[in-house]
Amino acid sequence: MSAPFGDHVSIVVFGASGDLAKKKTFPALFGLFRQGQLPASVKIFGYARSKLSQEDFRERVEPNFKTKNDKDKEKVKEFLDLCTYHSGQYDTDEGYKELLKEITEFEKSGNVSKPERLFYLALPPSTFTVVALQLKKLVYPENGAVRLIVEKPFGHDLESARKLQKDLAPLFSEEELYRIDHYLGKEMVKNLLVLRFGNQLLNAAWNKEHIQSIQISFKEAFGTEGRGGYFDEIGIVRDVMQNHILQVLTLLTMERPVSFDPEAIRDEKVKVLKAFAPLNNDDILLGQYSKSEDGKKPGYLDDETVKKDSKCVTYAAIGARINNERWEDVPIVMRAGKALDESKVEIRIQFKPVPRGMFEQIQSNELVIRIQPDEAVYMKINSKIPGISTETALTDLDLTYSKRYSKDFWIPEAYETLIRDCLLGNHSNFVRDDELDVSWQLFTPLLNYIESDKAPVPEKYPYGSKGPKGLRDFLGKHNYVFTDEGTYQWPLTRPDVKGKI
Ligand SMILES: NC(=O)C1=CN([C@@H]2O[C@H](COP(=O)(O)OP(=O)(O)OC[C@H]3O[C@@H](n4cnc5c(N)ncnc54)[C@H](OP(=O)(O)O)[C@@H]3O)[C@@H](O)[C@H]2O)C=CC1
Ligand SMILES: O=C1O[C@H](COP(=O)(O)O)[C@@H](O)[C@H](O)[C@H]1O
Repeated sequence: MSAPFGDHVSIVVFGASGDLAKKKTFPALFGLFRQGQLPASVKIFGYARSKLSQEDFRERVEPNFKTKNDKDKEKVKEFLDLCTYHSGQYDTDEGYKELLKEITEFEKSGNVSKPERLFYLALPPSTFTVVALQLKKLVYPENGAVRLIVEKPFGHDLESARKLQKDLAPLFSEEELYRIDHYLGKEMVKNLLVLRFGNQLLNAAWNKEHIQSIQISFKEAFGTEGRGGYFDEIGIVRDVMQNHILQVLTLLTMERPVSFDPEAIRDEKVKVLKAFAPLNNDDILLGQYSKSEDGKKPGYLDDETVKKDSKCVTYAAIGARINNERWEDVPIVMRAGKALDESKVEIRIQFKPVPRGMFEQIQSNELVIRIQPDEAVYMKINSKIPGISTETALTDLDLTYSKRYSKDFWIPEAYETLIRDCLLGNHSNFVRDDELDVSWQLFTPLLNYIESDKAPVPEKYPYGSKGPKGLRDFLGKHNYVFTDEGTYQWPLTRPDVKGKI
């Protein structure tokens, strides 16, 4: 773990005119400021080519700041006074020299002898290397400390990811680099280590002897509207699976790290990634959304920025296996889709059935970890139906955050968590170079297949539906057993629940 930054820090956001800066980076910086989590003396420099006045810039970012009361609203003004916008090119020296002048003035004002600078690249990856080069040449303090946050995508495949890594490595050390995968900053994802390793009940059952199937599911109720041009080159597998879902899966399946030390955690993540069997081209289900059934929502191909005959995958379910002692033969399904019936990200762990004999038929336990919305952990368990009935029915042990924790808890947004971690020098929730490499080794052959002529044509599913029709069978083939209808009522169980002794 690197030493935390002190109380006089310069933060520079490159690509400050862009979408991410507006929707996530500046709102996260504001959120940290509001909560008193930024260094006592901080200045935030926005940098991009667009010629924006200070006023234009502020009007751009401010609407996304979250405020609950008048006190927070006052904080907005205080925060914006810490921010300045600078227009400059990415590939020439002039803008960087001006930026350095401003940074140096700020540091002088605080009598800083060892400058601490955080650079955030909220930029398209095509610009990462040139900006990193210029930063190293012109704004890198020889006698201070630097942290560089880079955004996904880290490459398009194994080759390009390695090239990017090769270009960045001579400029910024691995200790200085913070590769963001914002799923690692989500509250429930951060809770996985505690849930798994802090509860002997789960810890003891977390293996092939007890677990029948694992599923990670990412659903979005909106399509690629407005982002089709970008998405067409990417597809759902690159967009969320090779990164977000795989990150969640590694935390879910890795061995116990010796400590919370970032390298101890990341070592275990890499180990389990290396134990994954190659992804099987035949163990996939691909989809692309079409118009909604009522015709109101557009199909993927209706987007003018998308190729008319595009086979881009907007839904994928992919089977995975881990060839190690803990997980051999346990089916794992990663699934993700756009334009579905709901927005939800969750993990489902289904346990093996209990021995027969006492029970004619009884359902299996299932642990559900809902990452969003409304974080929750609930375990479906069998219990006797209350009252004179002797039948059993599925019910649950339920930890839904909104019911259990008061609203007074500040649950940071993912980007707030990650920027704070970076300021603290904590790499635990950032992607390490070798981790990235193994994840691309795993996904690149499958992506090459999906994007080749040999791949199956993605099955159409209507916008707003549950996804391709083949999904139920696909999950069934991966040992997922659907709950018998009427035997699990949620959130309230009524006496008409069907029992199953
Ligand atoms: N937007 C989002 O929600 C998310 C984005 N990301 C990642 O964050 C990064 C930034 O994303 P986002 O803000 O959406 O991107 P934008 O397309 O909005 O780009 C950000 C800024 O970069 C500059 N820029 C854009 N294209 C180029 C180019 N070809 N050459 C040089 N500069 C360019 C523009 O600023 P100017 O012209 O003023 O210099 C633009 O305002 C990307 O890597 C993206 O994948 C990750 C997760 C979510
Ligand atoms: O990285 C991305 O993630 C978002 C989903 O993030 P969430 O925090 O809103 O769940 C996804 O919409 C986008 O396509 C992808 O690029």
